[in-house]
Amino acid sequence: MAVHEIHHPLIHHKIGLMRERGISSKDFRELAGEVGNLLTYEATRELQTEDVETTAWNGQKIFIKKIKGKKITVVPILRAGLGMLDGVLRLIPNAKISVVGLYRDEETLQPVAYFDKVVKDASKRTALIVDPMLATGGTLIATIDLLKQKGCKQIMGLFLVAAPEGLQAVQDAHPDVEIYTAAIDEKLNESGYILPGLGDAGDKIFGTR
Ligand SMILES: O=P(O)(O)OC[C@H]1O[C@H](OP(=O)(O)OP(=O)(O)O)[C@H](O)[C@@H]1O
Ligand SMILES: O=c1cc[nH]c(=O)[nH]1
Ligand SMILES: [Mg+2]
Repeated sequence: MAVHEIHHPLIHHKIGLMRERGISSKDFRELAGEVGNLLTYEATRELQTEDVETTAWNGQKIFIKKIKGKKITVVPILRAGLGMLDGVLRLIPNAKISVVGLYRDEETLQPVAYFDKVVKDASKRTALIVDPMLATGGTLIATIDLLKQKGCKQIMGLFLVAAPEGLQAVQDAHPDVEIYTAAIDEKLNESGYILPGLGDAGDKIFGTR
């Protein structure tokens, strides 16, 4: 598994704002979408293009570059992943969306799956998982297990903040998956929250804290 921690002044600035105590749901949600957008730009850097002939404005025949190869299905993990979805789709508006629902049991920290609706042609698409937080890694591992059962062969994940413990767990379980994150933080606390982290991203995005 390759882990890409994306260093960019805009990402550092926006993640910094998201860490501030007392941030409003509106601001947190907007920033989650914006960083999701910037991570998408980085994660799609390796997409292949092909030269396609077309007619230019003046009638001249020219070659333009078009994205080729496998199409994408974006996979937001409910709930918090929805906060990044708009930003991701702004760059890849034709992507199909496969929604999965998992929450982390507060006592055991184990993921509990409660919903999935994955596109039928998942085996022909690159899956781009989006979730703000990668903490113990349990939710991501369960999501990747599910996507592989549905036939996905190429899987990437976008996260605002990841913990080293979770990255290691995902690497051990699924070494073939590419992870893009805006920040790798220090550690998990005893309740499984990332430090310094963002707090509970889902509650902040939905205003349920
Ligand atoms: O790496 P893990 O230890 O599994 O934790 C990460 C998961 O926890 C959060 O979701 P949460 O369970 O809070 O659900 P929510 O999005 O509905 O708030 C987060 O959005 C991830 O999905
Ligand atoms: O720090 C964390 C860990 C899991 N889920 C969150 O929303 N935040
Ligand atoms: Mg939550």
